[in-house]
Amino acid sequence: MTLPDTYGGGLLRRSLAGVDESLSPVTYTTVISSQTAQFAPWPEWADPAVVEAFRERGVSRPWTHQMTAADHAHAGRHVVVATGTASGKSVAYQLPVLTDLVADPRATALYISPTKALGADQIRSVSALIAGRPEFAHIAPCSYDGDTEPDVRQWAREHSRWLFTNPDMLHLGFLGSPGRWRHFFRHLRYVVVDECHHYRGVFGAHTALVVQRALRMARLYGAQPTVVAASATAGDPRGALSRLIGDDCVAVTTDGSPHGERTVALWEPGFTPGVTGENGAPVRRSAGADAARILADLVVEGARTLCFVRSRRGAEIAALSARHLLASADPELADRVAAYRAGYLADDRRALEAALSDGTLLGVATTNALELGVDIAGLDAVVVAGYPGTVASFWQQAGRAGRRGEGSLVVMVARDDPLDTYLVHHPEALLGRPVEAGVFDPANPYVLGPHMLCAATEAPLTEDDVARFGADAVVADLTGRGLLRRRAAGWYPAAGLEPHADVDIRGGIGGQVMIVDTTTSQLLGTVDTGRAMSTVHAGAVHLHQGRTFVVDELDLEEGLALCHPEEPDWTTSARETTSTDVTAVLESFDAGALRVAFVEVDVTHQVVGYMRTLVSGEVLDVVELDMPPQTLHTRSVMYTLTPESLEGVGVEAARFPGALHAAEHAAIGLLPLIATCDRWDIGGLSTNLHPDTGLPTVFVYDGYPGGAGFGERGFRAFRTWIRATLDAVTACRCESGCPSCVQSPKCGNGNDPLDKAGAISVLRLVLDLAGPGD
Ligand SMILES: Nc1ncnc2c1ncn2[C@@H]1O[C@H](COP(=O)(O)OP(=O)(O)OP(=O)(O)O)[C@@H](O)[C@H]1O
Repeated sequence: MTLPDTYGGGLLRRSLAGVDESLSPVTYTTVISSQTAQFAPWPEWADPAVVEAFRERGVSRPWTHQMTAADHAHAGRHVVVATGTASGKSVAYQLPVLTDLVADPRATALYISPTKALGADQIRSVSALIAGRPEFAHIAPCSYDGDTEPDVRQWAREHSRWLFTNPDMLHLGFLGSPGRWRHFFRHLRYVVVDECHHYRGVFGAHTALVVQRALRMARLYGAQPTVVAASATAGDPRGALSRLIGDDCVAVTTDGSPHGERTVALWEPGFTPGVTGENGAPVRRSAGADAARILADLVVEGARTLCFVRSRRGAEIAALSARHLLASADPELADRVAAYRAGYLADDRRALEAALSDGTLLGVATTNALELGVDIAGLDAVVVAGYPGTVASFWQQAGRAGRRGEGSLVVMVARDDPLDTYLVHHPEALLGRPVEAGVFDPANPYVLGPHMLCAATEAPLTEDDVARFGADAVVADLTGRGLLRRRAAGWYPAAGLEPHADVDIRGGIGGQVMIVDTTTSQLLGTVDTGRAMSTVHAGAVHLHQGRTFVVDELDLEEGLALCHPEEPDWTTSARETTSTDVTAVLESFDAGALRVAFVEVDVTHQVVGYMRTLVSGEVLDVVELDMPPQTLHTRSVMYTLTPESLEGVGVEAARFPGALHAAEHAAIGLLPLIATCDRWDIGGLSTNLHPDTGLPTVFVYDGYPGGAGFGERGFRAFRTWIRATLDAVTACRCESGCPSCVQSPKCGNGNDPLDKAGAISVLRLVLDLAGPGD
């Protein structure tokens, strides 16, 4: 492949020096041409002191998207600005918020971000902007989250007019005692929702309901706040924000910020000779190993490089390997490579930003901790080791490359996974218009129910409220169960009800198991009871923010998984048996021998053991476990085919199980392409004869009670999804199935049986029958 004649192409050429052309891991390159800045004037409504403050901070002429979004916000229209990394999205909300807080000395604003670290960065930026200017002194921006000391909280409630929080604290701290916040809500002028593409799945549904409850309180006290949201470039930002806030909005997506020429390369590591994985499948070199080598090569070239790795341990290993590779070439260079991971404090981040900016450091291997809230945009190269899960995240990471106006290189190294394989062979899916949609479903009764109880304790629910939340059935059910009482004015909570503490915004739905490090008694996190058995059973290797733990005991009655820190050389995956009952067909379509449906299902799982796999991909052993069965009521996309149609494409009955199973695995691997979920958020089941359908059937279901919207998205974009799945499986060069196509790291049956050729026939048949276009 001829490499582009650009700065980035030159860097890539040196990284490939000595590699035989026929063995080149590079599957694609492209050059994104540079763009000059598109400026817009400061609007007339902008407060001159605010404009002056921006000018002093280097923002002398705003870009078009900043002012278009700011205009909408100032005019009271909810708006989402979805533009590239470091395109100055903060200016789009800081300008209207500060202007209006100056104009109306009682007005207040709320800033919400998915992480505390990002909130802290933003508060720093606002504080720096207004520092030393008496006209802004009364704004007193302040954070209000889990880390805020009680005395500071009280001060913030009484004095701050711009509070920075997260969905968890908005739910508990603000809405848990709304009376204390009466003044704040009454004068609430703006709600800023930063990085709103992060709100997806169950977390997205919870956040949507928390934000909508906050907007309801503000309306109740007479305010009409405007929502200004910032998002990375994503599929449908307008739809996503509208669903999040329960109201229509406008989207600003044309980016007016300047950027230099960017060379993007897709890289697929080759197979490792002599190493075999599960069922004798071939194993590729790891993305981390290739990324570390590229990092070292780029550092030798003097290129300032950030290498994004998926786990903390992976980041440490990548930095170590790069240093090791450099040590023999130039020991001085080895010292200019470091690792960075979540958990570092804001000051460490600042130090790192400074070291990268002034060139003290040349290479940094990092987890996605550096994806958000860092002001590093001046890098020569970014290496992304493993697709980060969403196109939006990919661009957040890739966007760190490119000093304004200068060339840069972005390399995406594929992991051994069907989605990564698909992307390095279908660059348009990664680099073209995103097809993924941020999926979440605030109407899920398991999420909506508890939030309606909270809302009713905040202020009685009116008929109007219930209609706005789409909660008629849920409220009727809560009333029937005696948790809500119907009175003339609306619905009131039953006496003594304190529902807030029972809602865990991050924890999914239903009961929770707490994961505790017994050596420090630290709570590492929680996992849904429904998923605990397959993820934190005794012996399971558990990753927490990149650190590794091994579970000693799972106590379901106490809701505890006890573990200790350990870094074994293996990972674990549960073995389980699964069955499904279709309880309702919500929607369906028939296309000859094919039937596709969106259904409600009861999925019954039983974990029977777990497999230990070495980092190289080699299987160590299978350990047996004795666990009780569990049933999940959820939603699923499913399809059936007639046996005749399968036989008609050369798949005889004996091959049905392997072909359907392989097709199901690949489809699970590709669903995140169209629905922003993790393959761990969904499950699947395939059978050659399902009792409810009487036919060969494949299910892909949401791994949460009531569903999370992923299966539904699979139903709506069925053809796009299946086409991508077929392409991924056919593109993989392995002979009979590997983790890059039809093997799944979470298969409950040890990836057996799997028939790759059969899967190709099944998927092609499904696609032929379904016809073009969704
Ligand atoms: N119009 C402008 N002219 C020059 N510099 C600007 C302009 N607008 C913003 N900047 C600078 O660009 C940098 C990035 O801004 P900001 O952090 O707001 O971007 P962002 O889009 O929020 O980034 P991220 O993608 O990380 O969320 C900041 O240093 C900011 O001062």
